[in-house]
Amino acid sequence: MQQQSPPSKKSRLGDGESRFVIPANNPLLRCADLVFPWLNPQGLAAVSQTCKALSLITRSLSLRRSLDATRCLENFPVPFCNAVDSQRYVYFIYTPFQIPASSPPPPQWWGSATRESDGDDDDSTPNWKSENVARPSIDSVSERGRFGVSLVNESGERMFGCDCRICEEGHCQCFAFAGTEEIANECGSGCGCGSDCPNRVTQKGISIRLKIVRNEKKGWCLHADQLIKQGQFICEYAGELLTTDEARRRQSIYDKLRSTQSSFASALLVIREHLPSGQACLRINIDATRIGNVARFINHSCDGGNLSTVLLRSSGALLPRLCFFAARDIMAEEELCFSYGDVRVTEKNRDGKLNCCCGSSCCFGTLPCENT
Ligand SMILES: C[S@@+](CC[C@H](N)C(=O)[O-])C[C@H]1O[C@@H](n2cnc3c(N)ncnc32)[C@H](O)[C@@H]1O
Repeated sequence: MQQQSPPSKKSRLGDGESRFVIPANNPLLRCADLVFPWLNPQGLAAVSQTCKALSLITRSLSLRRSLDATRCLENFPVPFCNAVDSQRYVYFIYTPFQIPASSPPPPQWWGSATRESDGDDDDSTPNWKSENVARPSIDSVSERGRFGVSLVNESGERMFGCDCRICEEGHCQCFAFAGTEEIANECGSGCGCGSDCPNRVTQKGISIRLKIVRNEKKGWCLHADQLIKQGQFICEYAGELLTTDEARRRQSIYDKLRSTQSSFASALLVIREHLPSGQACLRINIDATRIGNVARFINHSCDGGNLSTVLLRSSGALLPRLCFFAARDIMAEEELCFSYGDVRVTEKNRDGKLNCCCGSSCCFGTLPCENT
């Protein structure tokens, strides 16, 4: 596991560039600042060729993008830190929760230079809560319940969820023991309790400081940027929910892309929930490659890493969510990893498999493979 510290901003960008502020009296630049945040990196590269002023805006916008992968959609910004090469950020559409598959991905605003005056003199650090350009407003609790149902019986009583005033273990039925640490329940859209319910830990967004660090061998990696205590919630694996046919179709496209572009990394996760008999009963395909959250940067470790995964059901939700918790105390700067699975390659099917660089003493040499 390699750790790197973020490059100094001044070493990557001139001081003037990081402090670039759109002059209020220049309509062209104002207009650019409204339009450019909707562009992808190819679009930005094209407009940056047109003139010096626009080139300066696009570079400033790239810097701002690199300061927060979450596009202001989480409680804290999650910066990209790269001391390895010139790539500043990864372009993907951010969603804090799982969403239905979308084709093509929706456009999303990211990285304007326009700011409200907030009395903060340090222009190199955007105040992500106060940027005054329209952006998706997300009430994480209600949005996370969007696949929820609230069923009532003939007498109008709830069939799922609770009606507690304060949800407490031993009283609230949503704390019901699932029989395994890998499966758990929370209150949700089917419950009468509100968004401040203490039994909705994973529905309040990311509440710890994280950063995305570039590594020569593994590409981008999610790191802790503070001490994380054992058992603390880190994030869920958010992305597009796919049918199995669509997951197979995309996986074959990703395999082809990987064979032609060595830097391409896909983030398609298949979760199988098993019956006690061991037979698969529910399969969930989440693709965070084009639309996802910071979990798409979590790499594999053959020793299981420092994260535990929990399949978490919120009362009333149709599908469970895969949530990551700290398996032990995790120090600031440590990389966050988990095991992608146990299916191993043999000498016969080794072709095309990725080399594992997890660095653990029990490293198998290749990444686990998924038979989609
Ligand atoms: C979910 S993504 C993780 C983020 C990825 N590193 C990136 O740059 O976007 C999965 C991909 O990361 C890379 N990866 C993950 N774990 C790795 C490991 N232990 N060794 C080498 N590459 C790894 C592989 O390319 C894999 O397909």
